[in-house]
Amino acid sequence: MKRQNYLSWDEYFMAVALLSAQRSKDPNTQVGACVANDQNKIVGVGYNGFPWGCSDDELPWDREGAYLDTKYPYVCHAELNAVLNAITTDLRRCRIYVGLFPCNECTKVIIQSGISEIIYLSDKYRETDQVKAARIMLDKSPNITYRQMQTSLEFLTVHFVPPGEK
Ligand SMILES: O=c1ccn([C@H]2C[C@H](O)[C@@H](COP(=O)(O)O)O2)c(=O)[nH]1
Ligand SMILES: [Zn+2]
Repeated sequence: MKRQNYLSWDEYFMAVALLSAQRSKDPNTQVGACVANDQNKIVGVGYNGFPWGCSDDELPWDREGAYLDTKYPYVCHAELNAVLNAITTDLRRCRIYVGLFPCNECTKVIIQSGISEIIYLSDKYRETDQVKAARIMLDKSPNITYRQMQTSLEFLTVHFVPPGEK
């Protein structure tokens, strides 16, 4: 008899997004994104981090202070990285799984890439103008939908040492 508690496609791709987020150096919010195509193949992943060559130790991770002394002007968002890292530029009929509802800038990138569905987990910034603008654009775009991930999973455990082999 087959295993019953295997991951759904949604859970699998969201777990890949969440695992990718673990690469982020952002001390406050780690975001990961995973793009899957209509054959359920992963075509791109990303997480929030500074651009190539910009040292994580030299640019600030602060949230407050003068704009140039915060992370905000420098950090590449997870969705941008997932789209730029994708193995193809034609992302029509693809879904993007992301741990956090996309901001307005990521939403523009997602729409322009042709991605047809956004699946997100947290909506913690829904009251911000960035996320409100994102929703305005998405609600006007005929070729893209979005939904919050539904799952009974609260967490997933990964064993680097298989149980019983320690
Ligand atoms: O669409 C988004 C929105 C935000 N992020 C990243 C950018 C930052 O590194 C964090 C947010 O930091 P806060 O301290 O919570 O303001 O999330 C993203 O990757 N995608
Ligand atoms: Zn963004």
